[in-house]
Amino acid sequence: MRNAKDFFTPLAVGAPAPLREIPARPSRAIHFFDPSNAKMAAKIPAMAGQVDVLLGNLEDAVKADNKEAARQGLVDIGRATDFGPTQLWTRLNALDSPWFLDDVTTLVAEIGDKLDVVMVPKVQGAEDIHYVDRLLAQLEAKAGLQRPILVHAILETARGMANVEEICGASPRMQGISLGPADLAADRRMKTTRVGGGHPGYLVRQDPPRGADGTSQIDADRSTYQQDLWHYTIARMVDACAMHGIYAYYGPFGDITDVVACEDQFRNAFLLGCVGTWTLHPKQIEIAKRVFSPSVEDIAHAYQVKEAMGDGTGAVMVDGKMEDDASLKQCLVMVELAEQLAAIDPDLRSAYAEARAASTAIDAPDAQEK
Ligand SMILES: CC(C)(COP(=O)(O)OP(=O)(O)OC[C@H]1O[C@@H](n2cnc3c(N)ncnc32)[C@H](O)[C@@H]1OP(=O)(O)O)[C@@H](O)C(=O)NCCC(=O)NCCSC(=O)C[C@H](O)C(=O)O
Ligand SMILES: [Mg+2]
Repeated sequence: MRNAKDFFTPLAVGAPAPLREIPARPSRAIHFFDPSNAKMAAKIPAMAGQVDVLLGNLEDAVKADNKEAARQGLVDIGRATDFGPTQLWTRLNALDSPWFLDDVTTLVAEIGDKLDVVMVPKVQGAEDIHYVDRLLAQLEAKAGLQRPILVHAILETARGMANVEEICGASPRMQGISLGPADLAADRRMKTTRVGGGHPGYLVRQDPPRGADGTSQIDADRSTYQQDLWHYTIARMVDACAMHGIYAYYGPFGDITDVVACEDQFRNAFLLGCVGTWTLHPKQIEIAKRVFSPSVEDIAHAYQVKEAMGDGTGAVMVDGKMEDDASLKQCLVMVELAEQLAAIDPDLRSAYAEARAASTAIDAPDAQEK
């Protein structure tokens, strides 16, 4: 284990200094594409500026025969595209695969100056991150890069889950963690066959009513309520990320046609503390951007509480509800996110500005008297 002083020392002579804080760049939708798929690849330049993150996927969902074409396709797209405010990420092949080493050496050498984050699948523990950390430092030094490439781990094994806190804290490069529900389900031996989302069999049932003789009527009609298979996992992942100052993400929602359940799953993750999700198909991008942007109503309320709380201490009533230091802190999380999104999204900028103006007008004493 490194001591605290060494933690921010570059791991290779000539490598850029590690960041002391992970930048809070908008990443509501991490949009996956297969760079070896010509139709998809052709759409990517036009998506720059429209989506927060474009991710060239090299791992699962890319056929083994296409792995090298995908790697080269990503190099070509990376070189030729002006990404503007959009980040460029990649998902590398797994550490034990025959492709990982060539993926990372090629990408850092060829487009390391364009790559913001590398996603590492099937991370088991801190040792996996330590390996990637040192290798990236060596490759960055060799390529003469000026800023460190960040690392994002996918939580998709039971061991990774058990070690999630140490994974989050394993390197100053750690940017965040995503849930990988399909691999995690298989590794845990869950009895599902889906990529993310719920399951109708995972439910609780209303208690049976009592008959006149006081006995339970177990055959009576009883409501059932489907439960969220991923609640524990996401909540634990969010805590581990928050503890280490990095970001938590939902992962893939594989039922592309069920946009309603997709939105629900994304919103649960947003409410629990995730900052974004993966999008696998263009139709999921609008859902992710909308769900992972605070609503105008919430932002209006947040500014209202901020205004009413003055120096941030004490308790006040806003719309019949008690607000104090702790609810103000929640409002400030929303305001901070709104301000980051407003910086890149003109529609949100004007909507949030109106919300702010309205809440200031409500709270100004002279406005209330009019
Ligand atoms: C899911 C898909 C295979 C569907 O593709 P397709 O059948 O081609 O869909 P459509 O006909 O509806 O497509 C319409 C047009 O849009 C283009 N398209 C489709 N997907 C994308 C995309 N992601 N980015 C850009 N453009 C896209 C099509 O080419 C069509 O174009 P055109 O014909 O010109 O109109 C496909 O969407 C897909 O492969 N998506 C990515 C899948 C993926 O990345 N999977 C890996 C992540 S999930 C995972 O790995 C599990 C995880 O690790 C875990 O363990 O949980
Ligand atoms: Mg996976």
